[in-house]
Parts: sequence; C-alpha cells; structure tokens
Amino acid sequence: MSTLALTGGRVLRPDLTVDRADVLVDQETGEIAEIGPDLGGAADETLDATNSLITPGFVNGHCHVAMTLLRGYADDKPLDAWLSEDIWPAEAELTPEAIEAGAELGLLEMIRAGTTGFADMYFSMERVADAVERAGLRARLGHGVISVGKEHEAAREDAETGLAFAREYDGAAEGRIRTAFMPHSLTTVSTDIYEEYVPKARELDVPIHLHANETADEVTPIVEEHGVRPLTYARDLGLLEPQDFLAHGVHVDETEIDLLAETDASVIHCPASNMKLASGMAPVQTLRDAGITVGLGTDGAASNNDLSLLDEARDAAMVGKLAADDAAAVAADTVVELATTGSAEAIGLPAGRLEPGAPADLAVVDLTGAHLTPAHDLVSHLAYAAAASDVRHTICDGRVLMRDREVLPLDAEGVCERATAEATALIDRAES
Ligand SMILES: CSC[C@H]1O[C@@H](n2cnc3c(O)ncnc32)[C@H](O)[C@@H]1O
Ligand SMILES: [Zn+2]
Repeated sequence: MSTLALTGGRVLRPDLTVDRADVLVDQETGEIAEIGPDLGGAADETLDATNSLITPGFVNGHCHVAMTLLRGYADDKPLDAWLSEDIWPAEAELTPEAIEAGAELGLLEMIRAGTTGFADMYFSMERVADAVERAGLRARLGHGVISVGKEHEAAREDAETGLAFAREYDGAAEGRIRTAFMPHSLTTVSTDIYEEYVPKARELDVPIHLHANETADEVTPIVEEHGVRPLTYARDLGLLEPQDFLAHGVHVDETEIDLLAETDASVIHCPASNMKLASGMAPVQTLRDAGITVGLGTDGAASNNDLSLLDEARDAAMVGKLAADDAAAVAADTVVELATTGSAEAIGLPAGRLEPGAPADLAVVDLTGAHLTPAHDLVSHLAYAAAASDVRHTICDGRVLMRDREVLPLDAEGVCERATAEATALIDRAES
C-alpha cells in the first residue's frame, strides 16, 4: 500500500475532543488507515502538521460554484430583485466555457479553504463535473431545472436534461461525483413538472435538492395557490424523502419543522447569503432540537461573497444566537458539526469524520496566527477565529490537493486569468 502520514499535529476526533496524534492514510483505498503516535516513519510521503489541527475536510452543502464569475457584480439587493434584475440576465449570456472557468475558480478557492466536498446546482454541469474531476474534490452535482417563463415542452426538456445528467454522471471521477435531481425551487418549477419528474428521479434513486422557504415572499404565493404551507406542498409532491435536502429553510413554521423531522429530509443552512439578501434568520437551534439533520452551505459567491466554510460557521453561530435570542444557541461545537458531519450526512457524501476506515478527506489548519493565540479551545477557534487562509494542507480521497498553500491539481494563476477573462466577456455580453 502507498501511504501518506500527517505528522506532529493535533487531531479533531468525531466526539470533538482534540489530542496529539499522527494520521496514516492508505492512498490506494483513499481511507484513513490509522490514527496514533509516531506513524511517520514508514510512510511513503509525509505532510508536516506541527502546530496545526487536523480536522475533517469541510463540506459545503449548497453552492453554485461557477457563480464566482458574478462575485461582486450585484450586491445589496433582496433575492427577487437581485435574481431578476442582475443575475438571471447575466446568466442568460453564460457559455459552457465560462461555467467551466468559473467552476475552476470556485474549486481553487474551496481547496484553499479546506473544503473537500460540496453540493452544486447550476447549468452546463458536465463542464462543472470535468473541473471537479481535475481538481480532485468530492461533489453531489445536479442540473438546476427551472420551468417559469418557459413553454411546457421547453420546461420538460430542461427537466430531461436534469435527469440525463443525474443518470450519466452518478459515480463519475472514480466515484467522487454523485448526482441529484435539482429543481430550482417550489415557485420556479411548475406543479405538472414536479408531478411528472419526481417519480422519474426516484427511479434513478438519486436525492432531490431544491431551494425552499428562503424568503417570506416565496411562502405567500404557495399558500395562496395551493392552500398549504410550502413544505406541506413539497411533501405532497414527494419531495421530502430521507435522502433529500433543502437549501435555506428560513421561513418554516412549527408544522413544517414537524414535517421535516417526520420525513428525515435535511436542511442546508446558508447564513451569509440569508443575511446579505436580508432573507431572514433560519431557526437552526430549533431545527437541530427537533432532530433534523442540518448542514452548512455558502450558496453562490455572488450572494456571500466567498466560499469559506469557516466564515460560514462563524456566521451560523452568530446569527443562530440572534435568531434564538440565546447566547448558548448554535454553539461552537454545533457549527463545527454543521460544517463537517452535518453537511456530509445531508448531501449523502462519505466524509466528515476522522477515524480509521473513514475517507481521508482532511484539512490541516495552522494554529500559529496571532488571531489563534492562545489555544484554550480549538473547537472554539474553528468556530469563531480561524480563517480560510489558515488552512495549510487539504487532502481528499487520500490525495494531497494543497500542500503548504500550494494547490497541486490546478494552475492557480491560469485559473484566475481564465476566470477574469470569462467574467469580463460575460458582463460585456450581458450589458451590450
Ligand atoms: C437553476 S441553476 C441555480 C440558479 O439559482 C440561482 N441562485 C443563486 N443563489 C440563489 C438563491 O439564494 N436563491 C435562489 N436562487 C439562487 C442561480 O443564480 C441560478 O440561476
Ligand atoms: Zn442557492
């Protein structure tokens, strides 16, 4: 077996205790072989983890990775105006090449932030999948289906694209890519498309992922048209199975929380996007107390405006306390769980735990920064003080994706140049 040892560091265990240990990775299986003292001697390759914390890689439960091209293009608007006045007109000019360049930029940023897995909904997903294969991360990918503003046959074609992608790419990149059927939301996909395509997605045995209950404005038309709350409507459409995961879940009432708990569907909390678009505050502590699996997502870089799960964890803790009016709510250990095991369970990727036999998806966080001194509590540091730039090494599936801040599978300079050129050309097309 070919082995990689991470030596001299401290390890964040699944129960969130920390101790000094080395980690030995079997690079053939991509799994953690052993955690314990002095494992460096016999390894084929070593990574220095001195003065560092070895954590599970972070998992981004909801993203539109190619939207890095639109970072900073439209800010300071609420969701509806942001999408209809700026984002959708620009996205109408996207090309597959632009999407691939934007995806590569996002993947570069994620590797640098210690992210090893993510869920993504967008267009030209075969190009996103190609970029994921090259970059070496794990992903749950799906074509975003929208029917609003389309003739019925065009909407069916879009849904067929979503099914075909889910069928053809599940298991790609040596199993690192899994797929899902991804209708955009309850208000942008019509009832008849749901009625026809949810059973077809079930036949493929892939999860369903959609935006739900993100803004108050989205709840009202569903109640008016269907006479029930959005998640009752979603349940009636067959959208709340245990493998399914919803992005946002901000405006959920008690009956909807009960419904999520009963059905075992998961919620991906996107606090930065929710704050920036002033969508509202998700009741994260209440969701967790009800036994619902909650993960953490950045959403796209145009509504965040970065792809750092460490930033997101801090945001989740801060806004969670405010939403619950309780400083003890959404505590440090909770947000570390949300960013690792919570997201991994929600999106159905095998990651999130540091133990023998688990996938070797790891981030190594340098603890020497002044902002991480002194080190009373490393879980507290992950939740409240560490930044993406503190991540020193990133490993996914046993492969080193970043060593001492150098991203190995991607040419960082070339990625930034291509993305800048594609973003400039995109905005020129959109505004001409
Ligand atoms: C159909 S592909 C995905 C689609 O979603 C748009 N999007 C980005 N962020 C959000 C958000 O917070 N709520 C709803 N929709 C969002 C993205 O621009 C694509 O058009
Ligand atoms: Zn989104």
